[in-house]
Amino acid sequence: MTPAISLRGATKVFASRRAVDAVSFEVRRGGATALLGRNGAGKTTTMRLVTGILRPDEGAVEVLGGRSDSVAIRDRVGYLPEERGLYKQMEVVEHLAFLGELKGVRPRRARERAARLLRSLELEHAARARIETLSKGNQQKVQLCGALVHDPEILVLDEPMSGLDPVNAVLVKRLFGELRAAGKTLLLSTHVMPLAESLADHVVVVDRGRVVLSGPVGEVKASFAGNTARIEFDGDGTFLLGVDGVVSARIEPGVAELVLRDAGDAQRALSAALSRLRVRRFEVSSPSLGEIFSRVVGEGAPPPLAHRPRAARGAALEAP
Ligand SMILES: Nc1ncnc2c1ncn2[C@@H]1O[C@H](COP(=O)(O)OP(=O)(O)OP(=O)(O)O)[C@@H](O)[C@H]1O
Repeated sequence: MTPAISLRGATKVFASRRAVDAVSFEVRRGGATALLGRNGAGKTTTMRLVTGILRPDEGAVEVLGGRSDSVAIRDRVGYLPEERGLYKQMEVVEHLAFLGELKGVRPRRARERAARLLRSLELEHAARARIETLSKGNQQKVQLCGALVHDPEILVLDEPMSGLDPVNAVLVKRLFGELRAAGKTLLLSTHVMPLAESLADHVVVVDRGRVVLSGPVGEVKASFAGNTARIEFDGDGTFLLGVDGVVSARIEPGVAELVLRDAGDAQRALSAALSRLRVRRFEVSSPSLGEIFSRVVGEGAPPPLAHRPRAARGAALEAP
């Protein structure tokens, strides 16, 4: 079956800046991929290529096997942009019904869907409110309803949690879980790493327009496993930072988290700890997606061109 989304060498240049530079990845139908990257890394531009708002200068972008800018394909995609695109004078339900009708949904059906979505995000009380009177977070929820009102197969969500309080974030996350269970395909960008970790099955990390890491979430994590050791101890553990093979460490009273050069350094770290501390617990663990993100694109990470390929099972740290 053709993938839901396919980018092959997709490149977008603004003036002389390669905002998206030879990006390739696929999202299978029913899959959920988190597109991660620092500010300005190229996530929004990638999503605009996927939604057909932009055409690539080089390479190919296909959605459901067709051109991403064809009307027939665009009607099957729901896009939540990062910036607001609401008709602020309109009533919430009128606005949503209008968006649904633009995508070919019959008026009555569009209203029913709008009402159901508003209910699922606990916004039914605002159905008759003018959009401009809503708070920022509630406008974000209306915008999300607008992306879903035509019941698209593919959802492209740019920073969907932006402006949401923790209660609303839970509601939205629940809705995404329901959409996944219903077989929808998700491509989302987010800086909320726990969301990416819990919702996505694949991850694509971009840096300065290029893919620097991609693969199934479990395999990406496994490829970094063994590189993190957590030690609980009695004594002064500050010396652990100086142990050969320890790249960086977060050391607090009684607990240290060490980032190791490679898995083989865990034994040396344990021996060093045992020689000077009373070790209560030692654990070699998988880092979280957030820790992996920091290591791959954080301060001190090598620039994309300096990366060497380091594939571990399905996960690939990309080389140029
Ligand atoms: N229309 C445009 N004209 C010129 N430069 C642009 C345009 N759109 C994006 N860029 C540039 O392309 C680069 C990638 O921008 P993009 O918005 O895709 O990043 P992002 O990863 O979505 O960032 P953020 O997390 O801050 O939203 C940035 O340097 C940005 O300034």
